[in-house]
Amino acid sequence: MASLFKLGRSRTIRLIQSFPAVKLHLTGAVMRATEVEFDKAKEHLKTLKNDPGNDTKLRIYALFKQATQGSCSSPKPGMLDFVNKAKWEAWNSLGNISKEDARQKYVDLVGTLISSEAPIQKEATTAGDPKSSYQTLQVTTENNITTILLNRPEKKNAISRKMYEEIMQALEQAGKDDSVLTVMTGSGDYYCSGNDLSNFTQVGAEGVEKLARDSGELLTRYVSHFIDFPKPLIAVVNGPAVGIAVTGLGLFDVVYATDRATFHAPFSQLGQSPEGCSSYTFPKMMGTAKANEILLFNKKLTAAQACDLGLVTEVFPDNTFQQEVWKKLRAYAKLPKDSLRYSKQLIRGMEKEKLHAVNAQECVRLQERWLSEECMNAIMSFFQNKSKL
Ligand SMILES: CCCCC/C=C/CC(=O)SCCNC(=O)CCNC(=O)[C@H](O)C(C)(C)COP(=O)(O)OP(=O)(O)OC[C@H]1O[C@@H](n2cnc3c(N)ncnc32)[C@H](O)[C@@H]1OP(=O)(O)O
Repeated sequence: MASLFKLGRSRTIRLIQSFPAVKLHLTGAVMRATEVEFDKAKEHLKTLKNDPGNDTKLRIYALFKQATQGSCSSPKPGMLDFVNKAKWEAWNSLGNISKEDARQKYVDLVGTLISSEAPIQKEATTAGDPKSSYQTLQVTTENNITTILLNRPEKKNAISRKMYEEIMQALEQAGKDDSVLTVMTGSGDYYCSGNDLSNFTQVGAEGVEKLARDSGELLTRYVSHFIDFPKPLIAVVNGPAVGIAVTGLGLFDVVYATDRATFHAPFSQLGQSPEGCSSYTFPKMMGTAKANEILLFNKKLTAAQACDLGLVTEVFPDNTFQQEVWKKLRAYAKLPKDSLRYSKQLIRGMEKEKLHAVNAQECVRLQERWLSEECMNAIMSFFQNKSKL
């Protein structure tokens, strides 16, 4: 049951059952708020960033009615008129408290809500915050959006082992935090140049087989985090994307791209094979023949081509990209959080098992590929500066 109801004349708030109620302890009304303070509180209420929960919203509604109209004297709405019944009960529960007392309680309640938001914002920048301890990412939460910024611009945001681990950690946190949307984007001119090829050059004493096994295990876990991510996940593709940064897009819910972005999955050129579940998501999304051009024959797509094939949701001119995309996202982030989460889970849920099976199969094949001469030669060529994409 989610519906809209009016609070006073100007404010519309949503009644959403699943938001946790904020418990407030009102102080006894010794002082009497003036009408000016009451009007100010009404204005302050509009600046609240976080949903205070249904109980609090009903309390605010009731105090407003009592302060402006006095005790409730209207008839009780019918059983099935859930919203108006809840409002009536909240107002009626105030009994005969005076308009002045109700005004003071309203001012106190709004004041508590406003001041309870200030420390939360401050905490987000303190050193103890896990979000500030990433080495390869910058993770922030603002306007109900958690943004995971890939932050190795000097390496075109290539994904090192540390970065795989940090992205998984950031996804786990974003999945649990209060944000409505999670966004992944890149810093600098690239979205991401894919796997950091030096991941394959750090061979330990136990040899290349162990390195391939560890890499397979890491990749399986990494891709699983996208398959299982519980809320809407959006890619803001700010520049070229390569390899796993392209294939993984099939596991995002929406992909926005600048018209400067390109999409390149050069697996056969690197002696490798597809990952990120793309051997399943790409043919499903665009048809087998189109997927083959990308995954077998290294076809690099423009943003417009990727959009025509369904890999990208919408393309924006580079000079207005950030402005247009963030405006859209801020509006989406005002939608009811749980409704979005459950809808995403319905859309993706049926496929989850299949996607995990595809992921496992792709990683087994890759472990074999990484040990192949084809792959080793390609990586050596890159580091000897003989080959770039
Ligand atoms: C744990 C294992 C999991 C494995 C998962 C498998 C995934 C598969 C893939 O992702 S395949 C794709 C791999 N990516 C590439 O092959 C890209 C390689 N990079 C390039 O071809 C070029 O760098 C470029 C086209 C992306 C950009 O070229 P440009 O000339 O514009 O810039 P530079 O080459 O000078 O790059 C700047 C510095 O960044 C380093 N770098 C860029 N990408 C990577 C990368 N993927 N791996 C390692 N290093 C990368 C580049 O070497 C430069 O470094 P330097 O300044 O120290 O020389």
